Amino acid sequence: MPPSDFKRVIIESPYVFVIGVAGDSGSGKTTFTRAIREIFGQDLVSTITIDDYHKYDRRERKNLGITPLVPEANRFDLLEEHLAELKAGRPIEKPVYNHDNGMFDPPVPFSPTKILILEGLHPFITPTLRDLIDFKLYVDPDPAVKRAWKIKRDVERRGYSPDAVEKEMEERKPDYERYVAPQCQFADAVIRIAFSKYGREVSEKRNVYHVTLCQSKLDRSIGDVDLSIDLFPLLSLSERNFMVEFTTEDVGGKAMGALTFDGELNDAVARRLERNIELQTQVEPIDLSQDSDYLTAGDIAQLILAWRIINRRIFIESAPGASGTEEEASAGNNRRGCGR
Ligand SMILES: Nc1ncnc2c1ncn2[C@@H]1O[C@H](COP(=O)(O)OP(=O)(O)OP(=O)(O)O)[C@@H](O)[C@H]1O
Ligand SMILES: O=C(CO)[C@H](O)[C@H](O)COP(=O)(O)O
Repeated sequence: MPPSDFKRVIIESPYVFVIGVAGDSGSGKTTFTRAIREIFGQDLVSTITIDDYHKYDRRERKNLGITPLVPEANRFDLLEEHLAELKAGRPIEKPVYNHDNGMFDPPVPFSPTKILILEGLHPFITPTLRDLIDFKLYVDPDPAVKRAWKIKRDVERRGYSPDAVEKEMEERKPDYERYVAPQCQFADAVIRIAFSKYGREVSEKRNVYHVTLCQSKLDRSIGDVDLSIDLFPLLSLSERNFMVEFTTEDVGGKAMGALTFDGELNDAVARRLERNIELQTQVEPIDLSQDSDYLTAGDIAQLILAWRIINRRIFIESAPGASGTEEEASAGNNRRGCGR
């Protein structure tokens, strides 16, 4: 399949490709799948948040003394059923959890798109869900970063006091560690985010973070499709501080290849990277740097991740029936937890 046919192939194929994104509330799940949504556009991509599958409303949870992170507080059987229907191309009546009032709205009709993002606290919690998901991403910010993001968002946008946010985070921590973090052992890619090595101020003022993209082994050969990125010209043209590092990281007892970025690349370099994706996928031009003259380490990680996800989608098309990797097949359930 020549790369130029790629978008047409996705449109014409009946295959519903599911991307699962796991992580705590406010961990950056929506942010880190932005490139995928931008690259393929709203017609091809839709998102389901697993929050809609809570079993109890906010008051009921309070009365029961449980957090939404406890598996029993969620309807995973219904989620499995719905995901199987969507993957088969059939519409569902999706429940709706309303974060404004902590109650359920009436269910809404939801039709599958060719790329479906399933994001939330527990996308990889059951073997059935894991089987239905084609690409698994775990977003894992450093606790200090998570705390800063969550306080900023919940205070500015949701009207909570900083103390109330801190208290809730403390209360959720044991359940996060017990039920959410261990899912990172199943991920194809884990994104770790820390404050920039160029100073916390750079993170807070310019959204520049130290971002590590840990990835499992690439799928087997996908023939004539070349989705490689040449980092050398990107780095040699950089004007601000920018670093890239290749290492391996221990993720739940498994060694994963790790690509770390920190700092910023100027817009001209960013354009080349984005243009490269456009040329190879023939999809709408994307502009991740938006109004800024610089592309941050996080933006680059999003693009590389998008590349990797596209690679998996192409692999499935070129080897029908092979939605998992050899590595996944051999992954046991006994790896230790890895999210922080
Ligand atoms: N890469 C990033 N750079 C800067 N800020 C970020 C980044 N990712 C997330 N944030 C901050 O954290 C907040 C939450 O991010 P996001 O909405 O992506 O998380 P989420 O995991 O989807 O949250 P939820 O599940 O609660 O909706 C954002 O509003 C933003 O302020
Ligand atoms: O973890 C969460 C999101 O992933 C939320 O805490 C959960 O969905 C409950 O929402 P709310 O606090 O609005 O009742």
